[in-house]
Formats: sequence, structure tokens, C-alpha cells
Amino acid sequence: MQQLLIRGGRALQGEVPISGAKNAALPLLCAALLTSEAVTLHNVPRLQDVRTMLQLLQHMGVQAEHDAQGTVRLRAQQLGEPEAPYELVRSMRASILALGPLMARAGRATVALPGGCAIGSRPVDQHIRGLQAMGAEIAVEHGNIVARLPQGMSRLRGAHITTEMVTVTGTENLLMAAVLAEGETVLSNAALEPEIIDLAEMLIAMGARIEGHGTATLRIQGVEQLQGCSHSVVADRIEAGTFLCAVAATGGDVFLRGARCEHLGAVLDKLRDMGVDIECQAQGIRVRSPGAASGKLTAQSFRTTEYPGFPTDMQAQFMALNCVAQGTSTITETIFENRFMHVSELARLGAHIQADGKVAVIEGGAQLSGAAVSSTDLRASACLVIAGLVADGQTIVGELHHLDRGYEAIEAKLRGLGADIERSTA
Ligand SMILES: CC(=O)N[C@H]1[C@@H](OP(=O)(O)OP(=O)(O)OC[C@H]2O[C@@H](n3ccc(=O)[nH]c3=O)[C@H](O)[C@@H]2O)O[C@H](CO)[C@@H](O)[C@@H]1O
Ligand SMILES: C=C(OP(=O)(O)O)C(=O)O
Repeated sequence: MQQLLIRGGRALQGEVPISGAKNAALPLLCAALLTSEAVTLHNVPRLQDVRTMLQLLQHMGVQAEHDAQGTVRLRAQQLGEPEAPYELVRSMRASILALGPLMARAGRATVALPGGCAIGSRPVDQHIRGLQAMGAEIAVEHGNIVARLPQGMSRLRGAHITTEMVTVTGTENLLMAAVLAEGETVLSNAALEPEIIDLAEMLIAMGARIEGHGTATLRIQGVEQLQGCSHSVVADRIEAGTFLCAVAATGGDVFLRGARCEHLGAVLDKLRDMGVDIECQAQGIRVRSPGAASGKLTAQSFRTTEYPGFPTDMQAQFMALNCVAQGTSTITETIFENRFMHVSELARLGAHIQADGKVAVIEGGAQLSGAAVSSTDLRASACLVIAGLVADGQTIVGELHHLDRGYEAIEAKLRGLGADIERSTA
């Protein structure tokens, strides 16, 4: 079993490269299913979810290779069996993103129903409803979503779809289904995340006709086929936000190369209000902080909401920061019903937090002390790493498969900034 050993108390200094976004790379990889031509993706992060997605695509007959420079070359010339088996789906919920492209390209798909996972029940009813509105027949059989076109129908048909809530992968799935559908699709209540814009831009480069990406209404005119393309994955705003919180907590002066201020508005506002200096530059973000130990950082309350609000994927990391900043803060998690599992682990490090339902109240100013803690999900593990970086003594973070799903070389990047952190096999 692998674990991270962190000896806290060092300020972070220097420059760190921000990788391509996991949550953009995963739908972009699935978009390669939409064409028989070659697709090249640059700036693809080397992390476990990407490896799982490549395995899934290879399972369907897609040629896919990831080189050491972060370029993935894909070709879905002929699709094999359009199915996503449970072994792959259960380790990565984003496998559901194969459903829309497979229905668009092959007219049938079998995708294992993702189970309830750590952070909430996460149903996919909106994905299914949207595809049904486009003419798909869908049944759930033996734990699989089995989708097909009815007899006599050769393509999905455009439809007006309003999702009942804003869903990121739901919007992506329906967008990828609509680009090859017959006629116009209007997606209302669409998600606005930068990863959706990145996907729309790649699809447009493939010949798709899309308007309104980045707004709540997407208009798609279906085309008969798409061509190959070359596209670079947008920078990971959540990885950048994680480093911002780490530097804020430890203190220091770091340049996040490639990070984009315009994608981090709500997080940057809270950091500035806290007393952290943020400078937006063309090539990245510079962050300077006196560190929590100075007593000069003021804890900030927030609610997680859909983009452009405060991202749920930054809630845990910011909570670690609020534990050591001064004052009492309240965090309300509105997106997922079970995303406070890091609270009990932070308590093992000496944090003072009371969580009840959607709301956690954090009494700041804690002097954390190192202990053995266990990751419960991806961002919870990043939160524990941040806490470890400011705790006295040694923190041991276990269950690293969560962290490795979504962070590329996080300990090497932190070591490059002066952190005392290493991976060991227990
Ligand atoms: C791979 C990827 O991009 N993952 C991100 C994506 O997840 P994901 O796309 O799974 O999250 P959604 O935006 O779909 O979920 C938002 C809310 O809608 C609910 N819902 C969603 C779909 C549906 O059919 N029915 C339903 O009830 C969910 O349970 C949740 O409460 O957006 C989340 C919210 O920003 C992020 O935390 C994840 O990191
Ligand atoms: C929850 C996350 O990812 P996923 O949707 O892949 O589980 C995340 O990136 O924080």
C-alpha cells in the first residue's frame, strides 16, 4: 500500500506547471469515438483516470497511445463492441461519457450503471432522459444501461432538452450525442464550466455546428459525420486551486504556470478576501501568502454552486485552509450530499469542525499536528495533503488511489516547491 509522508512547516517557493484538466481530458478522449479519423490531444495529464479511459476506449477497439510529452493519439476507425464494462466504470464514473458518443456513432451502447460513490448517489437519469428525447430506447438490464435506436431509425434525432438540474457530464454526453443527430438540438439549463467550452471547441474543430457554449443554452445542428482534429486540453483549474490553497496555508511565493485566473474567479475572490496576494499574468498566476502561522489570514465562508460559483471540487482543499486561518467560517456544500468525509480525518490532525448535513462550521486558528490519515475521495486526499503541509511533525496520507485518479505527480510538484513530501510503500 502506498502512502505519502509529509513533514509540515515549510513555505512553498518557485514555479509549478499546471497540467491539463482531468475533467476536460476525459470527455475529449470520448469525443474521439465520434469519428473514424485520427484525433490528437495535447496536454493530456498522466493520471489514473486518463489511463482508465484509454483502457476503456481500447476495449472498444480504439487505437490509443499516450506519450511521455502528454500527447494522446487516438483512432476509432472501426468500433468493436460498444460497451463499457463494470470493472472499468466502477473505478471511474466518467465512463458514462462514452454513452452519448457511442449512441451517436454506433446507434447502440451498453454502459454499466455507475454505482453510488463516495461523495453522493450521483444518478445519471438526466443523461438517459435526454437520449430518450433524441429517440433512443433505453433499458437498465442486469446493472447495465442498454441503449439502442429503434428499428428503422439510423441516427438520433435532434430534440429540445431541458435538464432538471445543471449537470456537467450530462451536458457533455448530450452535446456529444447531438453533434451527429439529425436536425437541431437545443440543450437548456446547460452547464457553463470551462471544460464544456473546451469540449465544444474540439467538436467544432471536428466539424460540429454548435452555438452558445459557455451559456446555459446550447444550439447544435447535427451533421452526418465528423473529421479528425488536433486539440490541446485546457489547464486544470482544480489542480491550480489546490496549489493556491497549499501556498496560502504554508506561506510563500509561487508562480502557477499555465493556470488561468478567468476560470478561478470565485476561489480567487475568497483567497484575496482572506489576505492572500494573487496576481493574474498572461502565462499563469502568481500567489504570495504570509501563511496561516502568521495569524494574518482570515477564514472565509462560502457555498459551493455550479460554475461560475465556488466549485465543489475545491471545497475540501479550502476547508483545510479555513482550519488554520483565523476566525470561524461556514461551508455549505450544495452539489453533493456526502462530500464532508474529510472532516473526520481533519479532526485527527487537530482541526475543529462541526458538520451537520450540508453545512460545516470550522473554528479556525488550529495548530494541526501530524497523524496517520486516510483519503476517502479525490479532493479529500488533496485536502489532507494541504493539512499535512502545515501540520507539526509527520502526516501519513493513505489510500492514495483516490489522489492518483486526478493529480499528476503531485508530490514531485510539491517537492519542487520545497515541500518535504515523499511516497513510500508501506
Ligand atoms: C468528470 C467530471 O467532470 N466530474 C465533475 C462533474 O461530475 P458530474 O458531471 O458527475 O456532476 P453533475 O454536474 O452531473 O452533478 C451535479 C448534481 O446533479 C445530480 N445529477 C446529475 C446528473 C443526473 O442525471 N442526475 C442528477 O441528479 C448529481 O447527483 C449532483 O448532485 O461535475 C461535478 C460538479 O461540478 C464535479 O464535482 C465533478 O468533478
Ligand atoms: C468528483 C470528481 O471527479 P469525478 O466526477 O471523476 O468523480 C473530482 O474531480 O473532484
